[in-house]
Amino acid sequence: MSMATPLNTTLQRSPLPLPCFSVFFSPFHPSTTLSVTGIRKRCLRMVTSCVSHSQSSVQNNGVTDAAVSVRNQIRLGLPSKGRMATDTLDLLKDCQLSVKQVNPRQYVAQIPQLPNTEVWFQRPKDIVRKLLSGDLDLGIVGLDIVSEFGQGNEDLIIVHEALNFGDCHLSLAIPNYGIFENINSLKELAQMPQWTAERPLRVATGFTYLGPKFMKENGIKHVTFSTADGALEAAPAMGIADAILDLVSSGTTLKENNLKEIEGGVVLQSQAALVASRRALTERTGALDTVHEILERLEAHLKAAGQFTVVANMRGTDAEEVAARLKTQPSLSGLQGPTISPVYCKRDGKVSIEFYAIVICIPKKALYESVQQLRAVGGSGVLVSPLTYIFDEETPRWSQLLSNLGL
Ligand SMILES: Nc1ncnc2c1ncn2[C@@H]1O[C@H](COP(=O)(O)OP(=O)(O)OP(=O)(O)O)[C@@H](O)[C@H]1O
Ligand SMILES: O=P(O)(O)OC[C@H]1O[C@H](OP(=O)(O)OP(=O)(O)O)[C@H](O)[C@@H]1O
Ligand SMILES: [Mg+2]
Repeated sequence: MSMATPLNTTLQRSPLPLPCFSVFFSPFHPSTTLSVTGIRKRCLRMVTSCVSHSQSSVQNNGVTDAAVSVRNQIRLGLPSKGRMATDTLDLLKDCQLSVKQVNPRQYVAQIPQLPNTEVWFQRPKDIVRKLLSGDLDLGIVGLDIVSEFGQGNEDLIIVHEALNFGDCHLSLAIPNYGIFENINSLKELAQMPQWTAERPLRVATGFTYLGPKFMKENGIKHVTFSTADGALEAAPAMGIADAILDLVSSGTTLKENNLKEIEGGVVLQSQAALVASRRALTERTGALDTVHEILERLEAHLKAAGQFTVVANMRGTDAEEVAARLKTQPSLSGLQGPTISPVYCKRDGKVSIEFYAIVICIPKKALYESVQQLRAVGGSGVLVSPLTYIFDEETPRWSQLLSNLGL
């Protein structure tokens, strides 16, 4: 089942946004495992214990009902480390929003192009937590982290769900040997006679919210979870777990550890996303304008990144005739149709029009095919250049955001 978050949707509020959840799990310790059936009862117990021992409880920055705190700067959270950090800065640079960070250990920085905005470098999960607590207004993180730590909170809004990096999916994987050799789907896994209330399927994961939720939604009863911070792929071979639920990109780590994905085992598709706090967008002065500018720059860059500009000369009697010839070829329509301009040549002292210059945008993937189609209709002198930005009249994501905010 794919749970890819659709464009600009608000995640559903969970009935149990649990502030103390992580206290429950510790690395691969059987006493800290959690059964899906027992989850609600134990969560309730934990909430109760958090309330009754509030003096000593650990706050996990849940949403508070207070009005947005008074500050003049808009705060944008960016990943401080890990594989998303460099790609995020590169993307912003490509949008002419370079981040000026004096040294890598400094956690606050500026974007000179956005003078009312402060950048705060944080770990991805803390970006989501701080969006919920009101300590950040905007952030760039993976959709996996938004789902895991946002837990369906309505205050989180996904402004742009596809920033084109950090592609991966969250997937259940099992060994490709032993009792799992002929198991290839979630259904087959669930039907294995081995899993009972006394001996449930043991899953190692860092996704302790999404994991139990996924199993419950798929009707898998006899399952427990344990957690660790990395190298989960080792858990089955070490005998600590039967399966793992972790991020997969190239699939190399699974393969190298003799694990395989199974049909129906994908929990969600993820890539980097621009996320905002609903309260910040509706209540903080300047936040909506800032998100509009960031969104426009991102859209213009990402749209252009997949396209080339192609300029070619075509012999013809007039612009309409050239256009009609171009339209016979499926890849030559451009974004809104070709631009065709006369080329004025001087021959025997007289100015005449024998050629027309055509300008079209074509998808990078279709480059060679398009050049062949151009030649087939009489194109010559084909010039191909990269496109930097495509600013549309208005981005569809902006109108969706406004309607999501009720504006
Ligand atoms: N193999 C991968 N390929 C592509 N993107 C990935 C991959 N693994 C993780 N991601 C994305 O990058 C984000 C950050 O992952 P990364 O492993 O860099 O940081 P982390 O797990 O928070 O840090 P650490 O692993 O050091 O604790 C993930 O939330 C996910 O969105
Ligand atoms: O499918 P692949 O391309 O092999 O990538 C998948 C691996 O990448 C992530 O780990 P990461 O490299 O972040 O290490 P970590 O476990 O220490 O977080 C993820 O947890 C997988 O282990
Ligand atoms: Mg990692």
